[in-house]
Amino acid sequence: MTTAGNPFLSARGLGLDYGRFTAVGKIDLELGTTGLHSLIGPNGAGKTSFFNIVSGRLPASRGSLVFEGRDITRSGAHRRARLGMARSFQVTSLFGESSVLHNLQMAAMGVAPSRSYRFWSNWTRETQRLDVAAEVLRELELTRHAATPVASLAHGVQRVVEIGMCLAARPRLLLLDEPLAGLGLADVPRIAELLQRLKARYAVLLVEHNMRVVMGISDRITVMFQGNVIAEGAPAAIRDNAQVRRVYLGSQS
Ligand SMILES: Nc1ncnc2c1ncn2[C@@H]1O[C@H](COP(=O)(O)OP(=O)(O)OP(=O)(O)O)[C@@H](O)[C@H]1O
Repeated sequence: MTTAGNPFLSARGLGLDYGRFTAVGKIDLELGTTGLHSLIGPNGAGKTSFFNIVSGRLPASRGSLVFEGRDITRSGAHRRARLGMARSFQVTSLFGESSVLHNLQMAAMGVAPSRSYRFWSNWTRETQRLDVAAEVLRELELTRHAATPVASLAHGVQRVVEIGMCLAARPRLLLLDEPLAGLGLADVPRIAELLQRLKARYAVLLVEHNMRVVMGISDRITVMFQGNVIAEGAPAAIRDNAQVRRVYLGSQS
């Protein structure tokens, strides 16, 4: 997961204002081609706002974002998705009455390369859609749920399908916004173990409040507070950082 010389994703001075309020100051952050980088910080620190400018949901107010050597600072969310960035879906964006396989096929529709000859284009797209969905089923060990309507799955399995919807777009960078939120205690280890596996194949940027899991699975952690980075490092260094401790203790009082 080296970033030496040529980072996979590089944010430089990236920031966001809502009117006159600065939600994200100037953030520098680099990701390698694999590995899990977590973004943590107390409520209101600016994590979701930062995610929104990385995914292209909101335009940055300042700074630059480079993905695989391409400046995407001004690119919209669709272009970023085509280039290989995927943001996690919420369960509400799944078709609840449709099967897991059908949902994954829908998500895979965006991956076919454009072809000059329409007939072959359609044929290729259909075939690829089926192949990719089947691959994702295997990758996430969802094959036995393939025909099950999403709405009737247990909550923890629905969360796996949400992550599968990201993977069906065949991205290389996953932006996962609180994938453990709302899960029962019994489901947390399953998703944590899945994230642990995914980071070997993808670059993962994670926003998550579950500190035990973040400390256990992250390669690096960036800590935000009031729109700025106050620490970045390996989990052990972050755990021992006095300023980070102060910020978290302060936010609980
Ligand atoms: N659309 C908006 N307009 C104005 N201010 C906003 C808007 N969205 C967020 N904010 C403010 O920007 C700051 C950062 O919010 P953001 O949601 O990015 O923080 P966060 O770290 O993701 O918080 P949480 O952990 O609670 O989700 C907060 O002060 C928030 O109130």
